[in-house]
Amino acid sequence: MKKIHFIINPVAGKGNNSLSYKHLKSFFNKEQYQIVIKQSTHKKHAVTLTQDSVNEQADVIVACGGDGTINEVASCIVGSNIILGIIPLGSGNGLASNLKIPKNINKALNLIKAQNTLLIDSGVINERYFFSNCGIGFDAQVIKNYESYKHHTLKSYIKAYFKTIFQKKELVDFEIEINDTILQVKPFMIFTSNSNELGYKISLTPQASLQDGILDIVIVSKIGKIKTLLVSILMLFKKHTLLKEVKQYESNKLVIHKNNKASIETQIDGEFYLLQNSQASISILNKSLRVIS
Ligand SMILES: Nc1ncnc2c1ncn2[C@@H]1O[C@H](COP(=O)(O)OP(=O)(O)OP(=O)(O)O)[C@@H](O)[C@H]1O
Repeated sequence: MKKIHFIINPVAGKGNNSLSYKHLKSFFNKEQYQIVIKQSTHKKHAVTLTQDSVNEQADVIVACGGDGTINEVASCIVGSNIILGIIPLGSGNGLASNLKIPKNINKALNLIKAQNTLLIDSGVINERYFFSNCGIGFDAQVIKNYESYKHHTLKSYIKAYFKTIFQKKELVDFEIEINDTILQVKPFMIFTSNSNELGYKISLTPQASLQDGILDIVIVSKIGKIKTLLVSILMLFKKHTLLKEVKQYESNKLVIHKNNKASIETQIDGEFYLLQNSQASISILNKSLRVIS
């Protein structure tokens, strides 16, 4: 008997997400599968629900939501034999898109039934995991503004993006250790990615692979409003590296020190998170998460 637990974020994406036992029964017969459905009722609730499912010896835990929900579920099963399933119900769905998981629920359920799996890498930033990407600077501020809106849609991302451009924020000096080199920068953004997609088919690291044990890093040095718009437009055509302020690196580790010793504002898989110290150590665990794709 295979135990499949579905953890649903009802507010991800357009919201009102649900799955019924009746619907799931048409995919998973009761002779072969034991199905459990759980719904998160608040932020980070998927973590406790997943921890319970781990204790209940689930074989497959399906994150039904966006990158934030996947992060909460996957963080509990990295390095275990439990398989991650994904039903992309989020707004951006960056990781699901990289894994070519269809947004159509029935097609995604068929994939879960077929259970072809892939071992993917997991990123680590201090005490937290990430599976898509994490960032410091502009992207973290966009996410902070985005989370302040009631509705989480592409329109809210665009609103948050313009709000961030026009927000006055002093850039701070950072020291970044990467590939035995120390960079002294006043960065506009330090973006580290495991996946080749941010969401909505947009990418800063189109060459990234989920399985290569390598982090794809984009460091953008200080730029003004016009260049911010230019980077964004070039990014839509995957040409952002044409700007001299945009530098790309590949490494399995980087250490970031904030010179003013203050805590570091980050985004981790599209969720705002405050690192409580002035240093961020980012690394990768090669092929540490088994996921259905
Ligand atoms: N019942 C709930 N009420 C409020 N927030 C919730 C609830 N359940 C989960 N959350 C939170 O919703 C947030 C957003 O989830 P998620 O990232 O999956 O969706 P999304 O932002 O629409 O998608 P994406 O990240 O792909 O753009 C997460 O921080 C999660 O903790």
